[in-house]
Amino acid sequence: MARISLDHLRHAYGPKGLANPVYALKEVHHDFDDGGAYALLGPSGCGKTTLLNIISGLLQPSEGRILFGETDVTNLPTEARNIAQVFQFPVVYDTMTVYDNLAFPLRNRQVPEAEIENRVRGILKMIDLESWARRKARGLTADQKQKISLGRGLVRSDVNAILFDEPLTVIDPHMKWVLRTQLKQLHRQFGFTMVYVTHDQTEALTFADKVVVMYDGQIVQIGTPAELFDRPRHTFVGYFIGSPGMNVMAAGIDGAEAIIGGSRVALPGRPVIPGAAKTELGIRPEFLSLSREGLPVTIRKVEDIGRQKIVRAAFADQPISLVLREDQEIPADAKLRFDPAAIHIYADSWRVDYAMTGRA
Ligand SMILES: Nc1ncnc2c1ncn2[C@@H]1O[C@H](COP(=O)(O)OP(=O)(O)OP(=O)(O)O)[C@@H](O)[C@H]1O
Repeated sequence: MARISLDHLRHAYGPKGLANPVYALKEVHHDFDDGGAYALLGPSGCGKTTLLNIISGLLQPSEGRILFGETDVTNLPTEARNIAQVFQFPVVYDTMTVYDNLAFPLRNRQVPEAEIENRVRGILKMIDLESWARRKARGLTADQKQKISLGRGLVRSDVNAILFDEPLTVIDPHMKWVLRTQLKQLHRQFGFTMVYVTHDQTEALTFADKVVVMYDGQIVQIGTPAELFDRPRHTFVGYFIGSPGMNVMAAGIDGAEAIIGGSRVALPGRPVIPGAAKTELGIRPEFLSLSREGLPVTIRKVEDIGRQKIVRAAFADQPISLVLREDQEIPADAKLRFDPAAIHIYADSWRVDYAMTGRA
């Protein structure tokens, strides 16, 4: 296993040397720790596959370097990078048995048969295909074939990293949950460095120790699920993580207050705003409440979702959502309250500190 260093990577598709290249991947400069489980999460077109393909060697970055441990692998082809890959759609050898498909990467490396048997049996159990071991892969469903692809990605223990590109797309919902949980267990057991591309928030949050949120060709935050929820570094992270996502409202800043429409909202300190930036206030729906005292708000709709209810409202002509406990009363002439400790201020979409409290 290896640490993966992304050293000032940028990538533009199309011919090299254009005067104004369009970067699918803007500056990416981060380390993925040895043995970490990372999910690359973001909407379609944000650059996840581009980054994964640079890591695997399918794509040469226009600029920057990629290192596995101390070794610069930027110019090495995929075969020389010692990685395992699992793609969105199954890649299996139809004429081979399920067992032989799984044994293939090990036989290629002359691993002794006894060890192969041991590893393949373990994987067959994990993917629930033990009874199919001696059958040809040809007759299997797409779902079962994908499980073989997944198993083949996991069968070697000596790879630098395992890369997954939306591997559970063709798997049925229940099995998705089972496989995700098993991947996590396997990660705990063997400590593989894993990079997992998905646009599914639940998949990313359950699989990864660290979620790498990408937006518009950039990594906007790398964090644990809790960090992404509690302290979104970028408005996109606030909006993308959580359901409903964070409320983001255009706001003026006056000392330790935010001005939204005609209302003033107390902040926990004075935000440090660099230059003439566009300022916004972000607060998760869980930290807004309704009371008899507070700021004017218009309630539009209340959705009951079991133990909680989602209130859709308008505040200073901007739509907002609140998440309330099921038993929380909504007063007749409800007013809006903010939990000041949960307010984030953003300047040009990036979270800023408060000068007085020193919050980072
Ligand atoms: N071969 C290519 N040639 C030109 N542009 C490309 C190519 N592949 C991707 N792009 C562009 O690069 C940007 C990033 O694409 P990429 O596939 O990396 O995003 P993604 O986050 O993986 O999206 P998806 O989830 O849809 O696969 C997009 O604007 C896409 O149109």
